[in-house]
Amino acid sequence: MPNRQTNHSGHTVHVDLKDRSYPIYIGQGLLEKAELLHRHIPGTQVLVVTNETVAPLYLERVCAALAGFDLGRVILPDGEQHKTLETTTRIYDALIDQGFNRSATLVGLGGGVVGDITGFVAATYQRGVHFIQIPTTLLALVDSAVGGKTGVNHPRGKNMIGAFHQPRCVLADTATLSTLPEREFRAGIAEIIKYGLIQDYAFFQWLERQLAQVLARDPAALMYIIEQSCRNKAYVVAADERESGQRALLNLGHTFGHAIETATGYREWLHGEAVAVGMCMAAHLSASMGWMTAKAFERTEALIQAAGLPVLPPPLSPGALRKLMAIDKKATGGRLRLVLLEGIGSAVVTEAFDDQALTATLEHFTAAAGR
Ligand SMILES: NC(=O)c1ccc[n+]([C@@H]2O[C@H](COP(=O)([O-])OP(=O)(O)OC[C@H]3O[C@@H](n4cnc5c(N)ncnc54)[C@H](O)[C@@H]3O)[C@@H](O)[C@H]2O)c1
Ligand SMILES: O=C(O)C(=O)C[C@@H](O)[C@H](O)[C@H](O)COP(=O)(O)O
Ligand SMILES: [Zn+2]
Repeated sequence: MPNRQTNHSGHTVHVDLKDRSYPIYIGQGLLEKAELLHRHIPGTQVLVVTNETVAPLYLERVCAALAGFDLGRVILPDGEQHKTLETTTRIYDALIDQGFNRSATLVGLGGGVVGDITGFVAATYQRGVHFIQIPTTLLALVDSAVGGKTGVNHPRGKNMIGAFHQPRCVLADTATLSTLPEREFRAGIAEIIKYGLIQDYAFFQWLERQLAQVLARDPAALMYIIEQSCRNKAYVVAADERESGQRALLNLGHTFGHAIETATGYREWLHGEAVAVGMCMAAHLSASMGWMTAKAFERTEALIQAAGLPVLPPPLSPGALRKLMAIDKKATGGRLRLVLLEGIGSAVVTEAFDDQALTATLEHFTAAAGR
């Protein structure tokens, strides 16, 4: 796992990608630490992108830290349904209107939606400009701000349009979590549990023991889960930046989850909620084929439920879910590839699952959800 260093009031986790390596600064009150940002901005032009919910909370603080730069700002509408190509045009328009060139830096200030959109524009504006992530949701702090996956949704599939484009740094200010609504906070816990399930059994056990502290947003517990999650993600990304293999493990629950998000029009279900159900389905399928024990499935479902996350899908038919799952980006040669579990802390990316067992899992969950 990457080294940890302390060079400000918090901790730093490094994403090791040779000439594109970058730090994730984690700590309380980092939005005010202008020097952390300045050292990662090579030119004079900076465009901060955020949304209408985050802007009144944190935009002025970030702009104050960027005083002295040729500064622009774009405020997007809030919501997953706006993670579209249409929304990106607002940012391209602002960049062109303000005469921003290839030395510009885009700063994404917000949750995963703002981060994914801003990163995609940074990857494509004039074939690529600099990019900094300032995550403000738990999910973004532990997952989406790290690793360089950027993109937008298509009505027929999640993240169907995108690019890999790494940020120059991630400024993870844990103080931003003080304003995060409870439902959004819990959605972030889904991606945290994911790290335990795919490769970090000790972390999973810690979460089982300390969940109450996490839900109470105890500062030490928050610092621990964010750092441990970033270390887990940085480790996988450093080994396989462009998902030619191992990185797909980070997709546990996502083939099911993305199908739920698409089926519900990117409106009713939060990404973390859909992934939570998807991980239950992946664990159920794994247990039904004897790849892991029934007890391990029960522990998985119990932790997800204890985190206040859903364990059943919305009322959809098994056939509808299966059809939407087929568009998944991991599929090759028309055959679905899934991330499945061989136990808690051990995942595989495989197409060698039993199709009838998958059908039975989809039928089990959709029937339990009331269809
Ligand atoms: N690129 C990746 O590797 C990656 C990883 C995981 C998820 N994602 C993507 O991330 C998105 C989900 O991200 P998310 O869960 O952060 O959702 P989000 O970006 O929609 O943010 C959730 C809500 O919280 C609000 N918000 C943000 N920060 C706040 C704060 N500090 N206080 C109060 N409100 C705040 C937002 O305005 C929004 O209403 C999905 O599109 C998903 O596909 C990407
Ligand atoms: O970083 C990754 O790799 C991930 O898969 C992290 C996921 O949590 C995230 O939701 C990601 O956006 C999914 O990517 P996709 O390629 O399945 O669209
Ligand atoms: Zn995800």
